[in-house]
Amino acid sequence: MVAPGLAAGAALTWARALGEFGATITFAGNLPGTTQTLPLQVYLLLQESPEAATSVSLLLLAIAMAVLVALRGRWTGGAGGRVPEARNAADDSTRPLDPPPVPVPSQKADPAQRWPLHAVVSGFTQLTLDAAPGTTIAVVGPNGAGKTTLLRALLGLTPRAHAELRLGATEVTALPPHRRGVAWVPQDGALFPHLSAVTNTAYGLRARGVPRARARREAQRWLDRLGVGHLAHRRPAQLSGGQAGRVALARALAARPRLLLLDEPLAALDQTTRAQVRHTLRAHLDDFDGVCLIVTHDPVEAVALADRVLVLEDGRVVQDAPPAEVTRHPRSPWVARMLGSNAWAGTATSGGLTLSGGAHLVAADPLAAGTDALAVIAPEAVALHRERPRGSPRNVYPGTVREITALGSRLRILVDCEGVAGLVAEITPAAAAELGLREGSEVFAGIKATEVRLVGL
Ligand SMILES: Nc1ncnc2c1ncn2[C@@H]1O[C@H](COP(=O)(O)OP(=O)(O)OP(=O)(O)O)[C@@H](O)[C@H]1O
Repeated sequence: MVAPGLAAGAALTWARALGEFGATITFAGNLPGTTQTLPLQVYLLLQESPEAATSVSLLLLAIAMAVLVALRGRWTGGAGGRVPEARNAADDSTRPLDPPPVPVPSQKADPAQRWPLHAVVSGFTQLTLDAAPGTTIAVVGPNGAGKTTLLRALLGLTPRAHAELRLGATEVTALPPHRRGVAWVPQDGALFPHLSAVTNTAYGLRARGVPRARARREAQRWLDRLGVGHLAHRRPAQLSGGQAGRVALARALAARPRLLLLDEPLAALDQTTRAQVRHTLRAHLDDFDGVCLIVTHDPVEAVALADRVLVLEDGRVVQDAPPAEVTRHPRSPWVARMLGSNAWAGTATSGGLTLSGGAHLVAADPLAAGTDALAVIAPEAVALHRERPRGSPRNVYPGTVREITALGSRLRILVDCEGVAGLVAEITPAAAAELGLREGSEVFAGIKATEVRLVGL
């Protein structure tokens, strides 16, 4: 038998040692048979360590802590028990966030329950963001543009950027992440590993005081809506990546936060499931009273879900506009390409655009000479020939086929042309067969002047 003092010391040493792992151990662990939570340090001691399990003193210590936590939960009136302390804001971890301390709004109609957003972000990602209640903003940009950093800054979870954040009338900047009224679905979902799907989903409602049976019913409904209701009893380790992602989404949506942050929530889903989940998400967002930021690399997702598209590059906003405006007038080659078009930056001349790569594009509708502009060309408007075409089109570039990929019933042909890098043509398989196209084929790409759209930057 270990003396209680020694056991306490050992427990502290364990906790300190586990604490070295930072974020990965700051989960909460449910005590069997209760709704109270304990720090994972104690949970791990009880679950994982044979020494700890056989140490009566340590067990007593854990039970004493559980009683203390239970009493504390009662004193603070939290039916779901106290959620664990937030990490240090500088600790860049991915622990799932505690649910926000806001009531569940039943209708969009009640203006008191609607949450506009005002944020000023500084650091790697820099922007000022204002959004009316019910706005969904797709955050897009190349890898490393600062999209995830933006979400983490809004949570107060990264030293790389700082956000002054107001939600509704509440200034939440000084609040720890779990008190901000923000629900976050990080890229890996970050479910509580020791809780079943339904308990994970019910977590936010329980901690807000919703009775257990009602919270589980509500959680089950969310899981059903997202097509994973039949997996309610499974733990995260027993779910596929796509299934876990849907459970994480259900958990965030069920929490009804003031601000919803989704980091590529549909990325792990196959095409059919993605369409179904996107539909469910759309329906939810239509009735959501807060602001939703959704990071995505999928243009369909951005256009289908968002009221605004926020384009980030190198931590700065390149464009913030409705999807139709971004599609019509993309403000960077990256966003135009994301939307499926060819795009090159250059300087306008009296007849078209001189590209930074040196080539010249003739456009039917030129801009004032000297203007910095983008030439945007739909892939369907690029014709491929094996011989140099005579007469029209006005723009002809010799090149080599680099890649051929199927896109629905058409083929996308990537052609390397001198001075016009990464030209994409979209043609039918029949046309490709007729031309005898394969990777390495020498071709001429033709573009009519009327198909070159110039967008001033
Ligand atoms: N933990 C970290 N420590 C230091 N730098 C980091 C860390 N995480 C990301 N960065 C850097 O911060 C910048 C922005 O990263 P961020 O993850 O926000 O980009 P992103 O737009 O979300 O990219 P992706 O599309 O690849 O997910 C990148 O240059 C990245 O290398």
